Amino acid sequence: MSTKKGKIGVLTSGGDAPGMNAAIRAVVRTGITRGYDVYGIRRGYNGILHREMDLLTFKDVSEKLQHGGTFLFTARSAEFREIEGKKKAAEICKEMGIETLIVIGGDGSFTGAKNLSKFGVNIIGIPGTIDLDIAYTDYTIGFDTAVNTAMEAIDRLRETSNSHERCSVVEVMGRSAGYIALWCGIANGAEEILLPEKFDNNYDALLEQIHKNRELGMTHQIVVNAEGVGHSDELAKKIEDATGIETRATILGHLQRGGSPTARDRFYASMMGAYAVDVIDQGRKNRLIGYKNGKLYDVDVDEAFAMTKSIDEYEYEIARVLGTRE
Ligand SMILES: Nc1ncnc2c1ncn2[C@@H]1O[C@H](COP(=O)(O)OP(=O)(O)OP(=O)(O)O)[C@@H](O)[C@H]1O
Ligand SMILES: O=P(O)(O)OC[C@H]1O[C@](O)(CO)[C@@H](O)[C@@H]1O
Ligand SMILES: [Mg+2]
Repeated sequence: MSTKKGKIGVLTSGGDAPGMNAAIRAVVRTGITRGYDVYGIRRGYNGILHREMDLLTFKDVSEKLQHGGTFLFTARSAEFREIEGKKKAAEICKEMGIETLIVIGGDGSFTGAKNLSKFGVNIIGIPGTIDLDIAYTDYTIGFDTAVNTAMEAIDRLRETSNSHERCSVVEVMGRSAGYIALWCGIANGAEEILLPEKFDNNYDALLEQIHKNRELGMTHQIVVNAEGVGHSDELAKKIEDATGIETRATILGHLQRGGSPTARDRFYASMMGAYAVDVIDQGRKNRLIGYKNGKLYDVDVDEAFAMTKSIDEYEYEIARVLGTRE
């Protein structure tokens, strides 16, 4: 059954992020309220290619808001990366009558969406990634929950580290983005932070600083290491060998992606989901939804891709000022 305003498809793609469910719920409920049929597509872009989609009702999205993960499932689709995959996806969207596709995902998912738009599918992107690595927006769904999860874990590590007078290397997620590491660096008062965007592989300087800190009376130290720098076990061994300080490595891994979303993630995911539908309703095409300077906004997908973002120099400097001893 189709209403006069047409069909919207919604999918989640890339790594799951807490708050994705809240965004889907908002898309469905706002979509229905504004007069659209909303189809939930399962398993990211694979779900288009395999026609895995169902019409969603108000009731279908009950009891989802408070849960992490994504009830639509997610995937990293190799087939969709190929031109043929995108062509096929566009044909299926047309055949199913899906005029607009709402993609909730990260930078990779948005690259896919941008490319799909060139085949005539109207795409709207909602930033959903714990990595916070999308240039046009200050906020991405899931980052707040993930960074709070990592922060709590590091607080716990600090207690055991302190009791044993050890050094702790803790690896947080971010293969090419250091935002979780930067935020934990400041929020946990880490003595050292290693970010993929910044670390110059000068291990000698790092080891010297750790040694100096101990001489200055620091009984324990936390080194927050981003996944993109990695090799945490090796680093722990290097520290122990070079400084004599007993050192342990902890890789927080995928536990940072799970968990009930924070109020902030629920709130902005809900607002972005609703806003995405209203952008469609107002006839704007191929837009990405963002949050900047305290406001929701939407930007043309090609314009958004021309923007770049890097670690804020001042935040990075202060993280180091606050963590380093004399
Ligand atoms: N260049 C591309 N062309 C077409 N599709 C792409 C491209 N890059 C990524 N995608 C699609 O988007 C999916 C998700 O991308 P990716 O694995 O980079 O995650 P993401 O969306 O950046 O999320 P996160 O980084 O939070 O895990 C890919 O598996 C692929 O299907
Ligand atoms: O779940 P996967 O495929 O191991 O991906 C891990 C990657 O996904 C992210 O968690 C983002 O979703 C990155 O920080 C990390 O590098
Ligand atoms: Mg990404």
